[in-house]
Amino acid sequence: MSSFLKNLPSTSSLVAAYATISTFLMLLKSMFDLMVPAKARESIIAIVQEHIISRFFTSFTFVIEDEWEFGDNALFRAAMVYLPTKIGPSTQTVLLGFKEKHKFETPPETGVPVWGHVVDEFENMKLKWTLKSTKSKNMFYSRGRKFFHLTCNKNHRDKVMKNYFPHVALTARSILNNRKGLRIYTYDQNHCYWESTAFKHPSTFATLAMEPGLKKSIMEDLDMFVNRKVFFERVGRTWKRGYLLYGPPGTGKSSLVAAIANHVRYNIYDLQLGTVKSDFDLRRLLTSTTNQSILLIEDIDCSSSSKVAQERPKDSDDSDDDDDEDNAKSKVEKKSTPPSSQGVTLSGLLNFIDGLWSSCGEERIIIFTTNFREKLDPALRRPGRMDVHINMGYCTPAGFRVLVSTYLGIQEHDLFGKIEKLIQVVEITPAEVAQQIMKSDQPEVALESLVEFLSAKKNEVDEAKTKKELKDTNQEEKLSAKKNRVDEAMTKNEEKDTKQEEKLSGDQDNGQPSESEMRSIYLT
Ligand SMILES: Nc1ncnc2c1ncn2[C@@H]1O[C@H](COP(=O)(O)OP(=O)(O)OP(=O)(O)O)[C@@H](O)[C@H]1O
Repeated sequence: MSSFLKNLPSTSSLVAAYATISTFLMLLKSMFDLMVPAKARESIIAIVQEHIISRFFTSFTFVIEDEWEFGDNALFRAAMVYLPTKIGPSTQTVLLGFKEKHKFETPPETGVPVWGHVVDEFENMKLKWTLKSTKSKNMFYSRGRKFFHLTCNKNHRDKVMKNYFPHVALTARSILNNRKGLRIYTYDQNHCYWESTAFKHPSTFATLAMEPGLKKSIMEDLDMFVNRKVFFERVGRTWKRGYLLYGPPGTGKSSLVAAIANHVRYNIYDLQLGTVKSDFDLRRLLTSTTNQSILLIEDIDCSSSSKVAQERPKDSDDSDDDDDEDNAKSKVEKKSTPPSSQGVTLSGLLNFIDGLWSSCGEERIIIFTTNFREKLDPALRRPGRMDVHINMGYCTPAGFRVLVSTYLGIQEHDLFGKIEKLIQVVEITPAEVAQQIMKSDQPEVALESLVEFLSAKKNEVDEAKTKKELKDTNQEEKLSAKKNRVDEAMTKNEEKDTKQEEKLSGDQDNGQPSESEMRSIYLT
């Protein structure tokens, strides 16, 4: 050992050797740069890299960023879902968390932390995933970017592309499909991303107060849509469906949206158009929504979204004309308004509904709700733009029966007949019915309360009707009295004229000038 140490070169001779070698290499590089033309240099470097340097490196790295072509990268998202299932004893760091209403007796859920590694094995390949992150350079995009490095043996590169990535995507999809809970997303405009929370709305088609025929046809429409992937591909249409729900407040538009989500098991993206700064932002955030989802735009006629709902001038042609008009108008608006305050334009929204951007995804449902369908721009209302228009009207006897069955658990009662008669003549929303029958657990008390409410409403309606009739009668009487007075006056005038005529003819007979003659004489 000591002889080995003795034979080792001294530190000073090592430093001297290092300096000589590096000077020599630098000299070599400068000569190479000077003597070899740039193009030839690139080719030589490529050959050296491929045939010499790569022999020493056996690994290959795939980079999977969280964004792809202005939208979310579905492969990144699939990896985020898939990798937690691969966390094992070899994993050194793990991300932990609780979802809302997590049962604390069960362990927290796990995820991959930034800079954490997860090793997976697939078809005899070893695959090492690392989640990385960069800090945001953009002051408006404060989240920074995340991306995965997937490292494998370079000989497995093709196999990973062909077999492993589809495996990750399909596994992630089946995990998501089997997840019990749905999620509702709202757009966080400050951080430019969709924030999600568990969606646990209990509304289903069974609990919806609606005409049974309408309910059945909506459910059939949804089922057909969900199972028609091949059809949409064959006919060359985007696999999406648009619903316009309209009706007075409290008729169940939001409840129907929840029932649709629960029926098809799609997450909801709840978009407040007022929070979107421009069409560009709209495009960006819509392309970052996932497939198998519902895009919900509630009260499209209201608040800041009214700009979208009624973008056309009032006197414009109401006919269902082309989008060119919308585009032209939006261009004019854009010129006169600073970009940041433009908000979403009708053409921006229409472009999404049936234009280029809508074809970025598939299996999408778009739902607009409004209390005032007539306020919407004709371009939004026109047939074909939103595939299905659903009128959520006032409560009907059938709807009432659904509500009592859900709220009170009864199918029959002596008061049903009376209530159903009242419901046919009084406009009452399902929300109002629900409010009354929720007042007590005892059906008798709850139904009595509803009868009272309905009777009071009917009295109000009857009173208003009587007042109107009275007003109408008074007006009629006034009109006929006025007419009589006019008739009387006319008769009197006629009588006067006749008398004057008689007098005139008498005077003329007497050789005296008439009154008009007198006047004309005076005037001249
Ligand atoms: N058709 C319905 N079937 C069952 N419940 C209903 C129905 N309509 C209203 N309700 C009840 O009334 C409440 C309010 O209804 P919902 O929010 O769905 O009405 P809406 O038409 O969306 O009202 P708004 O236009 O004010 O948003 C719901 O929580 C639900 O309990």
